[in-house]
Amino acid sequence: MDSKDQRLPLTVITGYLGAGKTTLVNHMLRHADGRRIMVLVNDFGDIAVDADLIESQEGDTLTLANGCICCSMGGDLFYALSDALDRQPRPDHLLIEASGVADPTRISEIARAEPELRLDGTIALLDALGFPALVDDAQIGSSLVRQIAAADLIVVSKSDLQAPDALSELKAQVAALAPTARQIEASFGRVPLEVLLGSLSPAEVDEIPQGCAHYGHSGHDHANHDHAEDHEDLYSRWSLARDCIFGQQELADVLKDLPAGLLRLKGFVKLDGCWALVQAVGGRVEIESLPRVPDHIKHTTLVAIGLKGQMDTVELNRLFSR
Ligand SMILES: Nc1nc2c(ncn2[C@@H]2O[C@H](COP(=O)(O)OP(=O)(O)OP(=O)(O)O)[C@@H](O)[C@H]2O)c(=O)[nH]1
Repeated sequence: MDSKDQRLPLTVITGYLGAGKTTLVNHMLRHADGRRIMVLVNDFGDIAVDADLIESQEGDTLTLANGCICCSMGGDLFYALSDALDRQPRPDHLLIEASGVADPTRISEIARAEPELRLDGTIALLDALGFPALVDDAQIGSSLVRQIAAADLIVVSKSDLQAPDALSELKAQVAALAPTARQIEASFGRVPLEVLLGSLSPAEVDEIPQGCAHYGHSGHDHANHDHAEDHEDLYSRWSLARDCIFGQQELADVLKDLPAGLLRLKGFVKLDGCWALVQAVGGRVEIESLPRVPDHIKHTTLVAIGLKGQMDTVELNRLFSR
């Protein structure tokens, strides 16, 4: 990079619902090593939960909630970018964590139109466990292919959950779909920041053990992709924000019965005396006890996303009714 280049470097982080984007962003923030990284996060769910999961300094997270930036929020994205650019002092790097259904090409096009930004690259998270089934899905597959095709670096997340043979097969499949992107396996977003933010040369990256990747523009044309179908038509969203308290076992039982067709569920559940962060991706559920939640969360707050007509929202209401 030209050291006189005063533009704000921007990295777009994409990846399907629950692929591990926030986990990677938090890893980057924890290892920022004095760099001030600002995060612009776009939640597709009805209630913005992601901003509360991002471990940034106060004021260094901007949220674009309740919709997908790539479909309908171009204007809002411009305002948010201006906000980031107007900060004094200006941050060292801007990350956009796109919603899980977003087309990153569209976001980079909008960002490229801003002369004070320099697109540093696009990172796609690919869920090693979920990808094989999702990419074959007639309605979802094209979104995943579009996300990885736009990437300079593909982070194969959840590699801890996948067998080595299956991982090799997956990486070969991904290489065929995105031949110019480098791939790196990761567990809980543990990738060196220098790799993610592109300050290493390709030669230096090649010296990093275990598939760590080149990062920078791969030379493919970001501008020529058609825009995705309107995600508002494809997905349905469900949310709950109510003063209800669950017992620990009761919550575990409810989460065992989540309806088929649910692609993603996340949020904060009030328990007797403490809180739980609940995350479900496909059929996999995690419950993490939290001593406290952000001040503005006063009661149980959950969002879910599924394909339209496939996620039983009546059943979700029944399960979480208290
Ligand atoms: N085992 C394992 N779990 C992971 C890994 N990365 C993320 N997860 C878990 O996967 C779930 C989703 O992770 P997030 O980082 O929130 O995913 P996301 O892409 O930001 O999700 P959305 O913003 O809702 O699309 C969480 O329960 C994480 O703890 C990983 O490498 N290994």
